[in-house]
Order: sequence, then structure tokens, then C-alpha cells
Amino acid sequence: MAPGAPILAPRVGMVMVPESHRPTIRVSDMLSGISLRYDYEELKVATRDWSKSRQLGSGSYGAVFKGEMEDGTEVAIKMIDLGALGAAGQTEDMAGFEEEVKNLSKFRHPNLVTLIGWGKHEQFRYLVYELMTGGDVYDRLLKSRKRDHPVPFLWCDRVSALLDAASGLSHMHNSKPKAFHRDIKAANILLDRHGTAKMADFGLSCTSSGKGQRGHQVKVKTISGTPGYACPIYARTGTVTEFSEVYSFGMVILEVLTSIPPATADPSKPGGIAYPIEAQLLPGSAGAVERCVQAADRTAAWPKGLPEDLASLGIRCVNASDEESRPRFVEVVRSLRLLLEKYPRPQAGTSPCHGSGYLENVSSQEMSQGSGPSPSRPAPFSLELVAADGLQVESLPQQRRHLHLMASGEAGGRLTAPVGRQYQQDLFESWLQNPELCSCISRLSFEVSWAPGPSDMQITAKGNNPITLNGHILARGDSMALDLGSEVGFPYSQTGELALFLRLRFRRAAAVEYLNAAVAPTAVLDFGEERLGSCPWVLRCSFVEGLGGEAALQPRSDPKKDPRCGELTSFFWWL
Ligand SMILES: Nc1ncnc2c1ncn2[C@@H]1O[C@H](COP(=O)(O)OP(=O)(O)OP(=O)(O)O)[C@@H](O)[C@H]1O
Repeated sequence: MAPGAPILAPRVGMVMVPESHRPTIRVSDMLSGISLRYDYEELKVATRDWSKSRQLGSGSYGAVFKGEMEDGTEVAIKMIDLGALGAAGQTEDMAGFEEEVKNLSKFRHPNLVTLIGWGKHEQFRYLVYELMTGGDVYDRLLKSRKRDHPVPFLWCDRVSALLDAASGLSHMHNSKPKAFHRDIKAANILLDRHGTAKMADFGLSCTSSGKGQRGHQVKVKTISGTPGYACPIYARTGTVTEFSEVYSFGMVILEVLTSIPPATADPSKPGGIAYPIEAQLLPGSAGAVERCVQAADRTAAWPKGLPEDLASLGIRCVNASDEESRPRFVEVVRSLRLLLEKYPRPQAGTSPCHGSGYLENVSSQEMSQGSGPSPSRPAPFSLELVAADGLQVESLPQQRRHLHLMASGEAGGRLTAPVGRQYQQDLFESWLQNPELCSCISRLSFEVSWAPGPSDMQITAKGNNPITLNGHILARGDSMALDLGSEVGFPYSQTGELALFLRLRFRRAAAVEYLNAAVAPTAVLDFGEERLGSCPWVLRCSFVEGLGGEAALQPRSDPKKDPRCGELTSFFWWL
């Protein structure tokens, strides 16, 4: 599903739902009962005639396009080419169209992607979904590990996505008839613009009304699913149960904890598949929880204790030999909810859960040496959203109003931080309702540079689309000095009266950092207001594990002398 997904053969084979569960009516008959049929012309207009620029991705059965319907609703339209599938010996219901429409039409749940309607034209079938603009969990994990310009995917967003997805799956498994997704994987967990996760891609799903020895189950003739996620017992027997689904979800839990994919291309065998979770974490052997904790992706800034708790849950789900020892989805949901209660989201302003562009859990040593998962470093500035076309800024939570700059380069003794659609895509998309405006923001729109101190701040326009600084237009290559309070704008067009569709204010960051962050942050600091001695700012401590809140540590001019801040010195690289 995600671009660059490592899965080589997403579907091992095609679904064959057994006779007793197979619908006997033709697709066209069945769908006539579903009211939201869209005219082909409307779908064509919505996607600007299936413009390549509107393509969101493609799966086994065809491409998915972003569309805008007549009423302005943004949607994702999956196009299935039955001609191509027929040539490959596949039929209409094998393409998953019938199943997907039938199953999705039944479900209305906040954590299942909503099917808005459908359409057909010649050999094409169309599925119209709510648009999920936040990407998928697989892609988020990939982006969080990128060496250049990583986009943090922090622990609370990860656990919350797991809880959402498990809730959607639990709903399917507790509905009547019970429904099986059959392709649970990180790439099929999509995120909306607010970060809510929903299960997608029901092309393989099927229902069961009968109970077998192991509860509700469906025996399929051909095994399908995604390598690495598929339960080995299901792969052997062809019997889908809730437990086989929980196995796949357990793999997702371990993947979200460690950012290690369950399956990937095997570099040693052309066309081969490697199973990194199996190989590195040995989930079925003693010590698996410890290995998972060791492998926990530190860029997520896990709080102490959470990796153990999450690993234990994941390991229970992927018990390969005794499937009945796996929890049911309802238990998985409750366990994940308990984890979010046990480890509450830190408050805004000191939160390691600020999403896009936010500081990640790289240890202070890594930061000072510029090593570790990424060479990016938090800048002591941020850009605060002042206004965006079509958006009521006050409706956004505080933490979604800030673009936190990351210093990712150094030139001539100056640090630079990039801003643009390529770097803060999620944030720009969440600010701008109109995707065309979003695409007016260049991939690299501008760079902020400064001399360590920080002083002598400068902005340099880098994109084809101009920007403004305090009302002055800056074209590509233009630089201007930047002050705290300066306003950066994005103009609608270069001609006519200057009107801005997005305005951001340059401000000092409410910076946070986690010290001694081997796995969990032990302290959170932010810039205080005072200037003391030769030091331009004092770091005020908001939270230290075991010490409580802000009152526990007072601001001071020489943190080096305080034993409680042993690592603080390496934090001063930007001062
Ligand atoms: N509702 C949606 N909103 C936004 N993007 C979507 C939506 N549904 C799918 N996509 C995007 O379209 C791409 C293709 O999705 P699709 O479900 O067709 O295939 P897949 O699940 O990747 O592959 P396969 O069907 O072979 O498992 C995905 O990468 C996803 O990013």
C-alpha cells in the first residue's frame, strides 16, 4: 500500500470465499440496493480526468486518486480495471469490488474507512472513500527513520494509532455476522488529518455466520494475505479465525514498537523475502520481550516502561504455536487503552507528542555529536501559524499550530533549517483545506539560517513559488534578516494585490529536550524568559522523572554545577 512498501507479493493468492458464504447475486444487482452511486462523469471531473498529479498510489487492483466531488467533499477514488484483471484470469468479485462494497457498506465505525459510494463505467469499477490525508502507518514508520529530514512519529501517536486500528477490527469481529479483514498490516492503517487511524482495504474481507471448533471461522480455498503478517496456522490450514487476525495485528504492534518490518525484500536472493521481525526479535523464544525493548525505535521517545508493556502484548498476539493463548481484539483494545491511561500524553508545550516537525528522542550525546538516527537537530525557533485560508486557527490544538524547525545542515559556520511541503507535508496539509493551495508551497520553500548563539538569523527563499517577509516579496535566492516576530507569508499569486493564503510568525521555540534518553525521556526543558550572565537564555526545567513538575527545579544560570543535570552541557550546542 505505501509507496516503497517492502512487501514483494502483497497477496499470496486470490480470495476464494467458500460457497456457503459466497453471494449468489450479481454485483450490479447487489449494488443497486446501495444508494450512493456516482456518475462516471462526476468521478472524472472530481479527479481532473484521472490526472496523474491526483494519483495517491496504487494497489494490486488499480490506482487510487484524490478527488473533489461537486459538493466540495474531498475523497479517495479507487479505480479497478476489470479488463486488466480479466486478462489475468480474475473475475469481478475476485477483484474484491463486490466484497469491499458489501462489507464496507455494512460498517459505520470511526476507525473503519468510510465507503461513501461507488461507480461503474465500461470495464472499470470505482470505490469512493473518505480521504485520509495523514498517510499510512507503514509510511509514517519509514519517514520517522529517514536519515535526512525524518518526520517524528512519537510514542503517543503510535499507541493511539494502534488503539484506533484495534477498535475498528474489534468492531468487525464483534459484529453479526462476524467479519474478517484478512489483510491486516501497517500499510492498511490510514491516518486522517487529525491523526485518527482507520482500517482500510477490505478487498480480502469476508464474513462468517458459522462456528467451528475454534469459534467463528472461515475456511478459504486459497490462502491470501501479506507475507510477514499472515498467521502461520492460517497459512497452513487456510482457516481464518479471530486469532489469525490477532496474529497479524501483533506483528503490527511489534513493527510500530521497533520500526522493524515483518517482511522485506531479501537482498541475498533476487525475488526472495526476508522476515526481519522473526529473525531479529525471535518472538517465539525466551527473552523476546527484552529483545523487543532493546530494539524499540528510540525516535518515538517511549516513556520508561511502555516498550515492555507493548512488547508483552505484541508477543502474546504472535504466539505461533498456541493460537488460543492469543488475546481477542476486545482485550487488545482494552490493553492499549490502559496503556494510554498509564502513560498519559504530556501536556502541550512540553509534549513529545507534537507530531510533524517536532523534536524526537535522540539522546543528548547523539545530539551533541550529530550522530544517531538522524543528523537533524531542533532549532531554537519555530514558526507559529497566524492565519490559513479556510481555517479557524483557534480550532486547532496549540501543539498543531507550530512548525518546529529542525537544523539539518551547516554551511559556513551557520546552521540551516528547511521549510517546505517536502519537510512538513502533514502540517501544511492540516492547515490548508484546499490541496491546490498546499501544492503552491514549494517542496523546499525557504531556509532559515543562523549563527550558533543563536544570532544573525536569516531567511532565504528557495522555491519556485515566492514567499513574503513582513510584506516584502522574496523570490528564489533572495535573503533577508529575520527577527523574532517577523511574519512569513505565502501569496496566492505574484500579480495583482498581495494576498496571502498562509501566514506564519517567527518566534523563539518553546524548546523541549529529553536528557539521558536511552529509551525514555527523563527530563523536559524549555526556554525560560530570562537572560542571565553571558548565557542568552536559561533552560527552565518543566519535568524531571521522579522529581515532579515545574516547581521541582528552579531556573539557574549555571546548570553545569547541578548534579541533576549531568548531561545538560551537551545540550548547549545551540547557545
Ligand atoms: N481512503 C484513502 N485516502 C487516502 N489515500 C488512500 C486511501 N485509500 C488508499 N489510499 C492510498 O492509495 C494507495 C493504494 O491503496 P490500495 O488500497 O488500492 O492498495 P494497497 O492496499 O496498497 O495494495 P493491495 O490492495 O495490493 O494490498 C495506498 O498507498 C494509499 O496510500
